[in-house]
Amino acid sequence: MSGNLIDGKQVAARLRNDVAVAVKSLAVTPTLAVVLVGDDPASHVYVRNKIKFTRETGMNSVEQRLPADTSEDAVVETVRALNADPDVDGILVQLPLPDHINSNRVIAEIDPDKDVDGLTEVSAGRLLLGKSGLRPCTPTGCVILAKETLGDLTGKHCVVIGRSILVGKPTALLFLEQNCTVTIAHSRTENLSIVCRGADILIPAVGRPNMVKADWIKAGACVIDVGINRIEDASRKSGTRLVGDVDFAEAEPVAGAITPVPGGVGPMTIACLLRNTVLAACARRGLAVPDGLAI
Ligand SMILES: Nc1nc(=O)c2c([nH]1)NC[C@@H]1CN(c3ccc(C(=O)N[C@@H](CCC(=O)O)C(=O)O)cc3)C=[N+]21
Ligand SMILES: [Mg+2]
Repeated sequence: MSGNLIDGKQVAARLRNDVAVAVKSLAVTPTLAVVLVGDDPASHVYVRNKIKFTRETGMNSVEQRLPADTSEDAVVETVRALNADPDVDGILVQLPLPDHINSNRVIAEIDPDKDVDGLTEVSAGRLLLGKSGLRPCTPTGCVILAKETLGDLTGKHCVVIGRSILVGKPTALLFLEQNCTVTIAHSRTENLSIVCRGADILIPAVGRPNMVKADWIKAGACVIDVGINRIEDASRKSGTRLVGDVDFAEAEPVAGAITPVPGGVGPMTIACLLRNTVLAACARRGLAVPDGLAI
């Protein structure tokens, strides 16, 4: 690995270890429930990893696997049962849900105190208002990686590309909370490459392979690539490979620090989910948050 790579796999492993130490120190064992509807192969891989790491960090994992033709009402009932179960601390409904299910309605059913994805309206409101609450996992992972690389982020210009509800908007708010000067750029931004070139911290979260070129990046900038795009690659046995939103080969020599894909933000998302499960367990059960989980 070259010197300017941000090793998300390693930082995530360390965070999972911090979570495991925190779990041991608690009087209770936190429980994460995962709801998976249908048989999307990628979703099954993610869910398997989440369950594996939940157990590895000493927590309980509960799985609700439902067939692809499950009705929306039945998924809502599943969420309600998990809300009502006092042993369940965190609920994650794996997205995307099958087309016939309105994910907004399902997510709205999740008890905000168990909303380890930080996706409910209440969680979003708490973030916007600066109140304590569960923060979305991928944006939290981006903050941890940026702080790992740069230390205190006060005064840094952070440019987020993308304004999605899942990543772009909450990422901007979390970096604002770190005293950054934040710009949200998007598909309608004029002079996008010039805006990006002003960034000390550049966070593409668009879902467009190789969009960010070398001349979009200020020399020495910290680049945190949220994009996870599967593209065709005939040289691989699988016929595909994962790339980010950044043209990595071009960008790497210019950036001061850059996350690879895979091995960057992805593993942090799962580690932050585990961290949120501990935070949810502590808040629900009136326990002090163990040291080592602060950002
Ligand atoms: N309710 C919900 N919450 C989510 O957070 C959520 C979701 N639904 N649905 C799907 C997306 C996607 N997602 C990823 C998590 C980890 C990796 C990850 O660890 N990726 C590895 C590579 C994995 C591979 O090789 O496929 C990496 O980037 O190194 C990727 C993607 C969470 N998501
Ligand atoms: Mg998330």
